[in-house]
Amino acid sequence: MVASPSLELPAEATVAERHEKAPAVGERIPVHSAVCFGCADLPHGLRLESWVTDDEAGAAAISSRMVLREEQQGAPGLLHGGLLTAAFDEVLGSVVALVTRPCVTARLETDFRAPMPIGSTLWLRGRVDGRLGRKLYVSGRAHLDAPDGPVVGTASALFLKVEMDHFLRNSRPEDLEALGVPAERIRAARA
Ligand SMILES: CCCCCCCCCCCC(=O)SCCNC(=O)CCNC(=O)[C@H](O)C(C)(C)COP(=O)(O)OP(=O)(O)OC[C@H]1O[C@@H](n2cnc3c(N)ncnc32)[C@H](O)[C@@H]1OP(=O)(O)O
Repeated sequence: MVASPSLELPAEATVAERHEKAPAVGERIPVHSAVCFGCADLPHGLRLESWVTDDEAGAAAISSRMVLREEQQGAPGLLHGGLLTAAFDEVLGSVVALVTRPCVTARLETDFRAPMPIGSTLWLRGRVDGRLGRKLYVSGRAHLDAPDGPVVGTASALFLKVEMDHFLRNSRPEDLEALGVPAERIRAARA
């Protein structure tokens, strides 16, 4: 098996501040796509809601909220573990998007620290710990039932900045066209 490179923040990484056009501290982060499993208001989605938060070091940071529902169980009465990882992917992807976009998740590690009962609310935080070229190093925490409640999970991830061509080449053409991308542009990216 090939070992993945480390998620450890390199010494040369710099503080990743919010882009000048990103939402300000306290503002709600808009749903980034009407079909997103993480943030859109879909019957089967996670329905995460996120806000921009302040950070002592001036780095991009957010806070998010997710209510745990019946259909999200793994063990009886408890959240399926993969959904915590999915929630972190959304939260960490959203905080990265305050700095630069588009980016994709390259690596994401989740530590499960305590069970998460259905019916409770997760309060998640995400922060961009640093940037080095295309690489954005991020971390997150999930608290139970209050923004400062017990920590039930933590995550570290690496996101990579990509060009729009990444989606033009890989997304289904019909989905791109539904977003208004001209068919000619999609064909050119795939030629
Ligand atoms: C119009 C519609 C708009 C639509 C816009 C909407 C945006 C929505 C965004 C949604 C986000 C997601 O859902 S993301 C979904 C899940 N993620 C994905 O599908 C990504 C799938 N993976 C990939 O496409 C690729 O592997 C990439 C892009 C991540 C990397 O490929 P690459 O660009 O060729 O980069 P590569 O040369 O391999 O690596 C660059 C550097 O990163 C390091 N690196 C690469 N992968 C890893 C890794 N897993 N763990 C550690 N380190 C890694 C390498 O060692 C290297 O370091 P060094 O040698 O330079 O030091």
